Amino acid sequence: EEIEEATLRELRIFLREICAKLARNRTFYIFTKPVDEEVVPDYRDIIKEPMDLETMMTKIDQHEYECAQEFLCDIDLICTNALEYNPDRNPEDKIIRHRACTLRDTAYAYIKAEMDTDFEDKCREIRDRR
Ligand SMILES: O=C(C1CCC1)N1C[C@@H]2C[C@H]3C[C@@H](O)[C@@H](O)[C@]2(C1)O3
Repeated sequence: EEIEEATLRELRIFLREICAKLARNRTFYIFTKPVDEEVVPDYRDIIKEPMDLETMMTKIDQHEYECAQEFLCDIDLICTNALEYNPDRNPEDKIIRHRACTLRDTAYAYIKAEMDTDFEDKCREIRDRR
């Protein structure tokens, strides 16, 4: 109902700011757009569910996240995709894996620092009931 819609609007505003802040960080530049299949033809043979920060911003606007935990699941997906596609000991893969882990840890830290646990609990209660 109306009070619940106000809560979900507030969640979307909060998630847009977190997502924008991550996308502004040059360390995470490689995670801001989908991997181009013309540049990396085998990417989608290996990674079954691609994810990136621009796609996540679109998902926010399409009301596809009903709580912060669901947003963090897509952050985890960006991270695990990068670890799986770039597993080798060469320096380039190691840099991508380090950046992926830093993206994950930074996203969790921002949400823990800036989100009221009661607000997240309220979002989950609304989601669970719908
Ligand atoms: O996994 C990723 C991105 C990191 C998050 C998404 N790739 C993009 C790189 C560009 C291109 C070159 C390859 O050597 C390999 O580094 C990647 C794999 O393909």
